[in-house]
Amino acid sequence: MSGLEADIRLERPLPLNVQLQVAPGEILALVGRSGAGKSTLLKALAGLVPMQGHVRVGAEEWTGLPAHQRQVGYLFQSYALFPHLSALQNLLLAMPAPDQPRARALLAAVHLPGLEDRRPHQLSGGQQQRVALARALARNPRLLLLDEPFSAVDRPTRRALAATLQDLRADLAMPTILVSHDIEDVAALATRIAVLEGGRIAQLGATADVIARPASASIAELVGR
Ligand SMILES: Nc1ncnc2c1ncn2[C@@H]1O[C@H](COP(=O)(O)OP(=O)(O)OP(=O)(O)O)[C@@H](O)[C@H]1O
Repeated sequence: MSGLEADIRLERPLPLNVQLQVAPGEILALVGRSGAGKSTLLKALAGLVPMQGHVRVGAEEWTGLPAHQRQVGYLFQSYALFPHLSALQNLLLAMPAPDQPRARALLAAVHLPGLEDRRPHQLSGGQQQRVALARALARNPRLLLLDEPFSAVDRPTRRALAATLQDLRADLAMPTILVSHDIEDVAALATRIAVLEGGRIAQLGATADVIARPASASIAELVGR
């Protein structure tokens, strides 16, 4: 079992009290209103925000480890690409050991062939987002955190990326948390949905169940199609 087991409690920037388990190869969707604390929860798992409780990935105890010692693939809402580096260099820098063929293969897997040498400002927003996804995967992560990974790409590209992510997920067998406001993406990718409300998980269940039987009117609004 190399899944994620986390108990996250913090007061700043907002109170959170969340217990989560994500199995290897599982994609858990984290949904909630804007400002509910979804990004903060991901940052706590990555070691970027101080917290109480614990984070374990498989047999590894991550509690108290600094961010750079956690093997996390993190796609930030803001992408956070290095502006002075090409797409390819952004990936190489994220790798434990630079591997050009693999970096090129990952850029091809997110449908960016031929754009390896462009810097972020020479790419569209959707292309930058795909570089950020490839970079998150380039770390060979033990835990994958995706904060709105498809918000800047069109629907056909979304579908292609979702398929790519499904393939890679099966290969890499890591637990993944997907933050998304798009219920179609959630329905296409996630095995379970966790709804964050008031700093706690208000509902947790199989994707189809939560969509079919939201526990409250506010959750129905969130997961309504
Ligand atoms: N660095 C910060 N300083 C002060 N307040 C912050 C900071 N980061 C987040 N917050 C506050 O914490 C709350 C949770 O923010 P967070 O980004 O985690 O929400 P979110 O659920 O990811 O929202 P969204 O869906 O809009 O991205 C918000 O009210 C936000 O204003």
